[in-house]
Amino acid sequence: MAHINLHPAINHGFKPTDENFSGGTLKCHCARHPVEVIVQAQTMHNHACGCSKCWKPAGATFAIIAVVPREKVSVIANPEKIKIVDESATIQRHACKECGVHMYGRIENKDHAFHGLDFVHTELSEQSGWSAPAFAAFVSSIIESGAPVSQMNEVRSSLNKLGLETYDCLSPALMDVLAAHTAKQKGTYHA
Ligand SMILES: N[C@@H](CCC(=O)N[C@@H](CS)C(=O)NCC(=O)O)C(=O)O
Ligand SMILES: [Zn+2]
Ligand SMILES: [Zn+2]
Repeated sequence: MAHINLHPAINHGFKPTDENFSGGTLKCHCARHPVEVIVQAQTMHNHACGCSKCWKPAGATFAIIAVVPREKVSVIANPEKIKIVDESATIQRHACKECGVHMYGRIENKDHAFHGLDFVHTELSEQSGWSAPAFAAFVSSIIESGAPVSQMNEVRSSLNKLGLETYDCLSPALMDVLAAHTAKQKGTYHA
């Protein structure tokens, strides 16, 4: 059986995080007048996402996505080409109108646990040293985009072989952050 294209940035393994790395520039796929976004910090919580909303390069089963403080993210070229994919989504994904690449995702809801963090695809940068992916999220969701159910064992074991634990929502640590945030809002939080 042909090997599953998880994502070109992880199919053949990936480099560890460079602890001295401090950011780079993301470029969309347009050959002319690409949208450029500067990220002036190392990313955090990089992971593979199987959900149907995150942008994936052609043929890839997963997106690779990380977060960075929103004040570290600025559009530096061709901002007029950016549109918000779905205004009503929690994460407002800012994409290039021409090539469709997602440049950054932003949460405007101040009550959300992840407010203040933008979502970025560091594969769009020529620099290396970005935080390495650490887990795979929303793995079962790839079925919604057409992955055969019969392939799921192979998908999960390929991710595990790369050192990535697989989850069908976010990682336990991030789910705990979300639940703790909800507990604080409800007044039931205990440290
Ligand atoms: N099964 C759904 C899951 C979608 C989903 O919940 N995605 C997560 C991970 S990116 C999320 O936080 N979405 C918020 C949003 O898209 O605004 C799908 O594949 O579309
Ligand atoms: Zn583009
Ligand atoms: Zn996603």
